[in-house]
Amino acid sequence: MSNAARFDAAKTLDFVAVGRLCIDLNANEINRPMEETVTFTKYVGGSPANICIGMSRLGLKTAFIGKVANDQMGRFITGYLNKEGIDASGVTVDQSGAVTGLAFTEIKSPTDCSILMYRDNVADLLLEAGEVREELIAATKLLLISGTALAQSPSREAVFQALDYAKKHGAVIAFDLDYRPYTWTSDEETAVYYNLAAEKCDIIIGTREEFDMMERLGNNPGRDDHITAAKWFDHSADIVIIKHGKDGSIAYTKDGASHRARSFPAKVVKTFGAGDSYAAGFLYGLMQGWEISASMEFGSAAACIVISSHSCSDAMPKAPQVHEYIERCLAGEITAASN
Ligand SMILES: Nc1ncnc2c1ncn2[C@@H]1O[C@H](COP(=O)(O)OP(=O)(O)OP(=O)(O)O)[C@@H](O)[C@H]1O
Ligand SMILES: O=C(O)C[C@@H](O)[C@H](O)C(=O)CO
Repeated sequence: MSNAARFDAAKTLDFVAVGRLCIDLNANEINRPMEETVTFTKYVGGSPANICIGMSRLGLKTAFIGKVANDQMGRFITGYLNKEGIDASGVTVDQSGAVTGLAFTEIKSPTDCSILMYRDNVADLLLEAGEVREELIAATKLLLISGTALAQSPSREAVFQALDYAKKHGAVIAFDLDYRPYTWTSDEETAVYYNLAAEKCDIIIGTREEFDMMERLGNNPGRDDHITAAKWFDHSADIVIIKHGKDGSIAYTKDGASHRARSFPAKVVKTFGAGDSYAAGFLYGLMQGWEISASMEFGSAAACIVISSHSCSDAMPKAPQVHEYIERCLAGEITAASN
């Protein structure tokens, strides 16, 4: 099957994401620890939200399914989605007094970044199965789920409801593993729910470490990427991507092929957001009918643009920016030091 043919052209939406919507507060004073950081810039955050924003910037018709707090932060998020042209009709507003998740990012150096999370009683994990709008999933070519939403009920059931609707209506399903340990309480529980969800997905994207977490129930002591990917071809998957940070990524397909993508040079400000922009770029390429390796290259370049910027969501590039980045790298105009 060609990469374009896997998506149902008759559907009116290209992309729907389900899961976490929150706020990133990224340190303005970079290259120093949080203890010495005093000002932050506020952005919409959360991996599936970032990917959805990325897809919308790339020109796709998108919608989001999630839950926000009934406060100023929640309204900031829905306002931003509207401004970006994302259909937010599937975003419900919590009425129980839950709060918006906050991620304070510490940028100690381009390679030493961490996130300080405030996620007690967050609205995004209160999305209920009954609030997942079937008509949005029926209308989309591609549904993205993300692992953090599986961490707790009722959001866990909401994700499985979304998966059922996607199967029923023939949407392609992508799973960005997005494993955030602070959201989970038990390693066994984490692995069980990740595996149950991954069995239902057509495209699985994660880092080596995320797949290691899922494999704690299995047997791959050598952490072999090929063994990791092969397991999923016995279920629904036909593409499995394993990301290795600056060392690039590798995609395996059900037909036995594999494709490696190197990373491009980048003048890195901070590393977070790489995975989200990579996923948006890769999935966009696939939806254009490009070859897997061209889609991976596009995702890798989109990632460089985001990690060279201060934010994750707001820095998501438009397609011409990504093409230009690739051309400039190929022409030797961008090196890690000069970008
Ligand atoms: N330092 C870097 N320089 C250039 N490209 C990078 C760098 N880090 C990541 N990338 C690109 O981004 C892609 C995804 O990065 P990575 O494997 O770090 O995902 P991730 O861990 O999900 O990211 P995140 O930090 O957002 O959670 C890589 O395959 C690579 O193309
Ligand atoms: O929720 C988090 O874990 C942090 C996010 O808000 C951040 O935008 C991110 O996920 C980057 O990948």
